[in-house]
Amino acid sequence: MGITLSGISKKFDAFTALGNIDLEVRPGEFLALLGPSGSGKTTLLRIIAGLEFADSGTVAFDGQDVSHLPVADRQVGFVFQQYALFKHMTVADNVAFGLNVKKRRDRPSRQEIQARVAELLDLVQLGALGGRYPAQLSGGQRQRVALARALAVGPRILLLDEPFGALDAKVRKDLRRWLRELHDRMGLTSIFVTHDQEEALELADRVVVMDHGRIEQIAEPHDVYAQPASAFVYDFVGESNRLPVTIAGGAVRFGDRELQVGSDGLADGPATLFFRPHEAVIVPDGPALPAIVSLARPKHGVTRIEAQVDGLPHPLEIDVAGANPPKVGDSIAVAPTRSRLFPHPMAD
Ligand SMILES: Nc1ncnc2c1ncn2[C@@H]1O[C@H](COP(=O)(O)OP(=O)(O)OP(=O)(O)O)[C@@H](O)[C@H]1O
Repeated sequence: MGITLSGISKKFDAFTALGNIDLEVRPGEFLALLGPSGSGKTTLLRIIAGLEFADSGTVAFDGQDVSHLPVADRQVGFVFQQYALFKHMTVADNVAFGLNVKKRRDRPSRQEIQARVAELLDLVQLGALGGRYPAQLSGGQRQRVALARALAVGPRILLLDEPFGALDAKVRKDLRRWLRELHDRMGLTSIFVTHDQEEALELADRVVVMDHGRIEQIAEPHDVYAQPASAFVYDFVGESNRLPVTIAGGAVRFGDRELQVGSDGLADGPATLFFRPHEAVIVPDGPALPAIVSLARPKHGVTRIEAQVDGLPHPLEIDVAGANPPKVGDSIAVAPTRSRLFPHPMAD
């Protein structure tokens, strides 16, 4: 089922939580909403679920406007962090909940509900634990029960808000791989909220990067990293160094140093130069940034150094290959080998 959001805006008093969001989610897609805290991810998910209503704009499922339908009539499954399991109910009763509360005419028989619950518990690999209470489960098991509960009503859209937030790294990794398989197998259209970029990049077909209630970029994981649409996206996704520079007559300067980087066709004026830690080399001198090494440590087969540049509040982070990396206290010169310029200077 496809989801179309058109012109969605939402204010809380005078605060704009979402400003004019347009988004097309393709049928069968696994989409990540990625952004810093407060960027509007949860609010957008709640509007799609019908737990919140937009001030303006429309939500459509397969072309049908559902903007005014309440949550119960939207046939979406959701796993929100705050929707914890019911403590006083067994795992099986938790999973059956959505079916048990249906109006009598829509409610399956007791036997049908039992069979469906057993099937769902098998699906989330908790077949033997139906009789337990939530307190008797691990965090990862609880999240799987929450998923089974969300899937019980047979949704075609699954919405997940930081579903793995509270879990340790190993469980998180296993669970997200498993979730991706489940999504594919069940033919769902899923949207999940995360502020963990690794999770978004690993799991999603496309990533929606949000900031301040706006969409900064919608792209496939690789492109969000390799072709960031804005300074914000460059900075937010992956590691980066940034440098306030001035462009004058096509030359890019940091202070009075001219750098050997292209001006990306930008007009004269202040700009911010970005480069990744692996996109720079140490050179003897020339059009480069003079710096003092303040830290050197091994990282994934290279040496990550931190280099202090006069006039920069943060050290540059550079990955250096080879057997003789610079040492703390060395004077070096750093030359970016690949970089991106964005026109607006960013505040630190
Ligand atoms: N019911 C509400 N009343 C007032 N302000 C709200 C309400 N819900 C959300 N907000 C505000 O709207 C903004 C967006 O919140 P939202 O929860 O959508 O962000 P988020 O990107 O999901 O953040 P997080 O990653 O921290 O969960 C925040 O500044 C939040 O304080």
